Amino acid sequence: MSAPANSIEISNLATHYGNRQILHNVSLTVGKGEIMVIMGGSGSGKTTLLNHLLGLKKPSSGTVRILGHDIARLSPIALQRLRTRTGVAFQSGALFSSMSVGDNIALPLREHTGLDETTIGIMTRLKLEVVSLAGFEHLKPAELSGGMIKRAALARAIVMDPELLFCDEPSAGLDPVVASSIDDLILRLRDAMGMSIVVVTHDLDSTFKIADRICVLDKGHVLALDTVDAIRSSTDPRIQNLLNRRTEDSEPDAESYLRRLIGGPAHPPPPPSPTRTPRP
Ligand SMILES: Nc1ncnc2c1ncn2[C@@H]1O[C@H](COP(=O)(O)OP(=O)(O)OP(=O)(O)O)[C@@H](O)[C@H]1O
Repeated sequence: MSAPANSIEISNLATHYGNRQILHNVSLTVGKGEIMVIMGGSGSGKTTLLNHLLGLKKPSSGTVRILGHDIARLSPIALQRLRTRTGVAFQSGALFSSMSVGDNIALPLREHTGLDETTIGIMTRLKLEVVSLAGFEHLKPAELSGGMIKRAALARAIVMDPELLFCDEPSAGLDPVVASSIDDLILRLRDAMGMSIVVVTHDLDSTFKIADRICVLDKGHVLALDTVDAIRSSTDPRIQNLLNRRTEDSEPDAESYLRRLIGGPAHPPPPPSPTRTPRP
């Protein structure tokens, strides 16, 4: 069978939680070596879409093809095999706290390959070098900074040299300088290893820096699927709202924040108008 042209092909995906439809007619491709960023407001369906890509949720209708395979049709063993060709860096890092950083990173190699310990050690240290954590393999996750945890999670996600990498909020909770270094790392991984990468993020700076294309979700619909330049210059007010949210977020209104804390209304009631007569 010839290799598929795209790493991901989603076609008319619909999904529900109970009776509630969450994703509507989502279609999307991710090409080989492409970085696709999925963004959207809270509750727009980003995590649900990621769960489909990871084979954790079955479509109500439509198909999700990963590296040429319709994942809803794969047997558990075939799905497991496919997962060894993909890597996931979870938002929290999802490192095992009782294991050293080195053992966390080596885990997929120990679970899915028959490699000897010397080779596993070499491969683990190589990936630690890639993410600039060489020499930290003996530390426990609790001894790492937030940025180091994200790097360790990325090292574990790429230790099997995946063709496809998923990153869930890779820069969440990091200061801008550290977040930017994670962006650089993601770009380096794509350039050095040629992998396709899907990033779910709220971070606009990061999105504009790393994305080849952006998929904007809005209430479970694909609102836009385009290049960074096209999204930035979009005149769609819903996209502009999303892009301008950063300004609103970074300039909190002290008065309404205080009102929220004391349980008052979000906005003060309008002053009584002298010209308006109350209705009977
Ligand atoms: N396990 C679940 N059961 C029922 N409803 C769910 C479940 N998970 C998510 N939802 C609903 O699906 C919708 C989309 O949620 P999802 O977590 O995919 O959004 P999101 O874009 O990732 O949001 P956020 O950015 O806040 O994480 C939301 O309305 C949410 O309430």
